[in-house]
Amino acid sequence: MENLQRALESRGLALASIPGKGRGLVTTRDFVPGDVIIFQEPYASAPNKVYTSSICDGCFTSNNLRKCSACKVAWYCGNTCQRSEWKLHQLECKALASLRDDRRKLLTSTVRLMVRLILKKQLQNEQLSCNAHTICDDELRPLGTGLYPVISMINHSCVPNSILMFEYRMGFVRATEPITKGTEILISYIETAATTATRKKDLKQYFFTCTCARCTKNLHEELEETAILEGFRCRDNQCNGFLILASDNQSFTCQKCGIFRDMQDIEKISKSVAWR
Ligand SMILES: C[S@@+](CC[C@H](N)C(=O)[O-])C[C@H]1O[C@@H](n2cnc3c(N)ncnc32)[C@H](O)[C@@H]1O
Repeated sequence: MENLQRALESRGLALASIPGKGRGLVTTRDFVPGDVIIFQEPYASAPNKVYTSSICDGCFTSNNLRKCSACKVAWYCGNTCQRSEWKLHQLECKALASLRDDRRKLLTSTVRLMVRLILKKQLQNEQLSCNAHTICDDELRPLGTGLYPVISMINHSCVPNSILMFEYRMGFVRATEPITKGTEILISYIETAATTATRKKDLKQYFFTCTCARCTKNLHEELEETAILEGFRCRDNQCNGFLILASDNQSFTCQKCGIFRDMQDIEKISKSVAWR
């Protein structure tokens, strides 16, 4: 823990207890947009395509891959990655090689990640608790899953001040706005371009209620955001226009057929969207 505090300190960060959220990371200096706040290799990771892999186990690139001839599950782009992964892979390799072909084909990324985590903990005799992150490429296509112990201490907000990105397996947290000293680092665990109802649904898997500025908006502000993000469909007489907030700020008007909808109508539409 002391080592972690020192490492965080050198990056202008500190671990803090955040009311209602448990631990969190706060800044001990200012950051500007684009600054890398923290970067980390995963403690353990597994590519998405386990059996018919097109990703190197070591660096997550997809060039010049060769399969491990013993287990036929792990793929490597060259000797460097194969060597760097060998200490861990030699343990899982035996287990994977002993699997029947049909069983091996059923292996998922999550199962492999769990096996690797247990083996790594045995190797290093370490205590570890952290959440898994989906590793994505530049176009947000999921490549695999990884465990990033320090990045895992960052709490969620639907109005985040930072973003988690990946370069192959390396996770980077970058500031997306000016962050002053003493501010909590916040990333979004979910797609932020979604309505409050959708975000709440997406956050259920994390077992907490977000109390950020967007999640605590009043009904009127929430409906306005929903209309902008998902655009309530007019559907009046088969009109396929969208209902947009009218200038009186009280009702919505269809941008195509011009029909007015009052707040009660909109509330009904909003509820039917949320229940779908
Ligand atoms: C990746 S961990 C973040 C670090 C965590 N706070 C800790 O103490 O280890 C995710 C967990 O933190 C808590 N958390 C994250 N963001 C939160 C928020 N905005 N409000 C309340 N709890 C939050 C939830 O318990 C969530 O399951």
